[in-house]
Amino acid sequence: MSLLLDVKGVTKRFGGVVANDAVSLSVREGEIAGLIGPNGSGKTTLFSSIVGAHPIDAGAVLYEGRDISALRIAEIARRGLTRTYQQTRIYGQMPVIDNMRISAPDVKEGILPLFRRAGRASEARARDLLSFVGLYEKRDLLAGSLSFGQQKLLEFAMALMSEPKLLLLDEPTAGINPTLINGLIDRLKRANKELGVTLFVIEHNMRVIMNLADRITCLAHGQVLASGTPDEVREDPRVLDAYLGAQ
Ligand SMILES: Nc1ncnc2c1ncn2[C@@H]1O[C@H](COP(=O)(O)OP(=O)(O)OP(=O)(O)O)[C@@H](O)[C@H]1O
Repeated sequence: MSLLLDVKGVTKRFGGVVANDAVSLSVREGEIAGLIGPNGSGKTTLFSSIVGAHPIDAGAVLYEGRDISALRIAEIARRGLTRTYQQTRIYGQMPVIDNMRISAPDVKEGILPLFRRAGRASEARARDLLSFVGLYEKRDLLAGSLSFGQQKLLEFAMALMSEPKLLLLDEPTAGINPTLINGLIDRLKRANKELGVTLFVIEHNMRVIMNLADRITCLAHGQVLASGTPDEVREDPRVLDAYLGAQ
């Protein structure tokens, strides 16, 4: 498997706080990669650094072999690298289907027939993706009336509208009823296998990430503490110490 994302020695400071300290890790094309670490270890900051949400202080982010560190968030998204957030970002006062429509990538050509064809294609994609996450029957309801778990599924479907190659998910199962988590894990795995989306997932729930990820990196105090298969990381005494020390 070739490298899709190659993070090389990325450092990000906020004033005196070194949120990411020379972090190096990679994500291979086609895999589900995991990112774990105690609260404040720098996981969300790293996602922001990767997608161009803020400038980094040192290092480089390579995507498809090209340095994207100096690119802006929209430019990076156009290349197929996007993220979701810890807090769901749906429009609660809009119907579910409209949330999907506004998530379609812009059609820049401006030529009317092309525009119409793209519009029909994205309408079909919106419906297919709602079926994929099990929300098609709810398409005309206000998004704000969905349960929290359903809102997370909607947000995931919205992220898939732009046909990302690499999707960064920030705690996709946070706040979801444990009985619904298995359904979400199943959707993430299917998106990876059937839609061919490479996933990089921040997750606090150890059961989830061990079940989901092919490889896991653990951060602590802004640095890479350990990386490997779920079994290797689970049994690494440094990882156990980092979590116990953070209690
Ligand atoms: N915009 C910011 N301004 C100042 N400090 C920040 C900012 N964003 C993050 N930090 C600090 O950087 C460090 C890493 O934070 P970050 O949110 O990346 O950690 P995390 O591993 O994602 O935590 P959590 O698991 O709680 O979401 C923390 O010390 C945090 O307080």
